[in-house]
Amino acid sequence: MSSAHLDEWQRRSFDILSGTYTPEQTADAYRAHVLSIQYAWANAELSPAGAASLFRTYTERYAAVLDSDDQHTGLNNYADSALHLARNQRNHSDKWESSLTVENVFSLPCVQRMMQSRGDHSSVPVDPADADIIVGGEVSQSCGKGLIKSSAASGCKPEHSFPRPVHHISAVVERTVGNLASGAAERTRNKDTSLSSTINASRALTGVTPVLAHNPRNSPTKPGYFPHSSFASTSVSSANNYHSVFSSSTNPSKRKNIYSSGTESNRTSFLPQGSHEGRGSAQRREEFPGTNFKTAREQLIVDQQKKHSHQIQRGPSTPVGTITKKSLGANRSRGAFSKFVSPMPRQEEESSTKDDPMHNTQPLDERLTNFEPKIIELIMSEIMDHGPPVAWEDIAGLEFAKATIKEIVVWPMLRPDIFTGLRGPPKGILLFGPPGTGKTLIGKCIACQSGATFFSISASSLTSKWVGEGEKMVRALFAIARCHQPAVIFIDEIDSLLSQRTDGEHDSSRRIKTEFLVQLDGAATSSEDRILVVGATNRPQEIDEAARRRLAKRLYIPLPEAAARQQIVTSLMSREKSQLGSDELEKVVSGTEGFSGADMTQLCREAALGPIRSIQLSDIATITPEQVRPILYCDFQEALKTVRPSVSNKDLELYEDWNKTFGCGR
Ligand SMILES: Nc1ncnc2c1ncn2[C@@H]1O[C@H](COP(=O)(O)OP(=O)(O)OP(=O)(O)O)[C@@H](O)[C@H]1O
Ligand SMILES: [Mg+2]
Repeated sequence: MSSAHLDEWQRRSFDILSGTYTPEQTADAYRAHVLSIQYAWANAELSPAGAASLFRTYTERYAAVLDSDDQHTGLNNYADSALHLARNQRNHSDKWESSLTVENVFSLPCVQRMMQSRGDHSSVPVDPADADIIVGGEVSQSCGKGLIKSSAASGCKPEHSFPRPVHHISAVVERTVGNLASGAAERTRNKDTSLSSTINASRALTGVTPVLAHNPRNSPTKPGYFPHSSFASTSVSSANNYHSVFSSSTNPSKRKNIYSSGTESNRTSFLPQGSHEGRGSAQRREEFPGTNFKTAREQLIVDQQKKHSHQIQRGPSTPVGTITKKSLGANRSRGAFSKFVSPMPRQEEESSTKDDPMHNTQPLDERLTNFEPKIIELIMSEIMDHGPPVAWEDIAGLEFAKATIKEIVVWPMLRPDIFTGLRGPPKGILLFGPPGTGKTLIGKCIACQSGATFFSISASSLTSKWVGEGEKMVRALFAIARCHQPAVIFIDEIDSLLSQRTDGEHDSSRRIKTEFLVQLDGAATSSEDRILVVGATNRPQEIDEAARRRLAKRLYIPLPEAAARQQIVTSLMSREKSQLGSDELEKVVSGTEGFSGADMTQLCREAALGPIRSIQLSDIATITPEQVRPILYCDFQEALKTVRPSVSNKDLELYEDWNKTFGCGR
């Protein structure tokens, strides 16, 4: 090298080694090295062997800098160029448009030759080169007219020009052209044009003449039989293909690959499925053994076809020659390999649909759409009460309470137009009093007599082990009640739901309480809502003060007075065989001071067992009901020895006090 070049070389080498160069500068320096070597070699300053050695060394170094993906030392040129290539690459989602039309297909020489040789059954000229169509470009002038001329000149009508093949191929035409150029499908009704366009369409894709069809009507249908028609013997390679395809129809795994014409019942055609793509490529390779290269897409198609044929082998096979109605593919929105979606609902889907409460219980109201169907169903099915009817007369005594309840519950429900404004009923009633005095009985009576939708719920049904479920239940309850107005929500033992909120209590029960109070008298409640909450408790002192305020009418349900006790005994004895004189009855009533309604019922039950106890044990098995003696006063005397009042005087004082403080009674 000249000294100038050597100096330059040394300077660049020093700079490269110094480590101060960026990858771009290093690459430039190596490129300059390579140029210097070339220059020196051209000027015979270097021996060819030395130049070659240096050239190889520095070219490799240069390439290493270009292609290295290390961001400190390389330029990652490989990835860049790959990305660049990818950016310009067309992919499968790009719409492919064929320039093939029914008209211009006749301009192809192979079609011309085939048409000219229509009368000659010995052979059909086939030349793969003829099939070259410039895809995306314009094919020369339409030759549709030329065909007609040619046909006319030969004196053959188009319908008879290709007696059998036309029939066989028409199905292929419909499919292939339908796939290739959707607009052309309609035009391919003409059988002559169908023939031509099919051949060329297939050629355009596969490079070979399409395999022609076998007509079972004109030849034996024995599988594997190769018909000696002129069309069948198109060429050796085509014949081989034909034969192999046709023979393969004996194999159940390939039967799905056989297409049959669906346009006319008297013709049947066979063609391998997907011939225009996967199979076409395979054929091309068979014909041109040098080209073993398969694109990834071709490989995918081959794999898919293999997989597909395996699946078919296991499934039921289509009988050979079965005529099936076939879509032209125009309506197919999914790809060939997309998942099949049955138009019929599957069995499990159907059953799950049936089981799904969403499908069974359509929310009646849009206000319920926010709630889970499960919760709605729970409230609807478990909470609405349909017990035995209870009349007001069945409740002994408690006249004031009954009158007040009728005033608050029954009449406003019957005449909501009168009970408006200040006359509007309160949103809540609290029935409190000692146990067994008829609070629950009143609830049942309201359910029967008010004409309102009656929800009888227990506190436990509103609580749930799942956090948040309890509030949802309360919300859902009121939402459903709002949809079924007028409604009465009866909550027995309401103290357990609305007890005093303490610091130590569980957070979830506190939230349920809050939700209940909000629903009872909060922003969520409108004054027009005709929802009445009736709570019953024998522990009124435990009720939260906020709840107490909302249950505006607090009615004391006391122990039954003498008249009420007498009514209970009379009512119960009227259903039994009894002989109780009025003075005896009075003695019973006076002897049961402090008894609750439940205690009175218990006393009567006990007395009713007296006649049975008087029967000898030996007779108990044989005695008839009529032979059992009636209930007498002595039975009550005996019963009074065992039945005691369940409410103590001390407890009564508490109720009296609470009634005086918070009650609404006189
Ligand atoms: N006033 C009444 N008239 C008729 N029967 C009554 C009366 N009070 C109570 N009874 C009888 O007692 C039974 C129990 O009454 P109920 O269940 O209504 O009591 P309660 O007030 O709800 O008690 P608790 O506070 O313990 O729940 C009733 O089934 C009924 O037979
Ligand atoms: Mg009760």
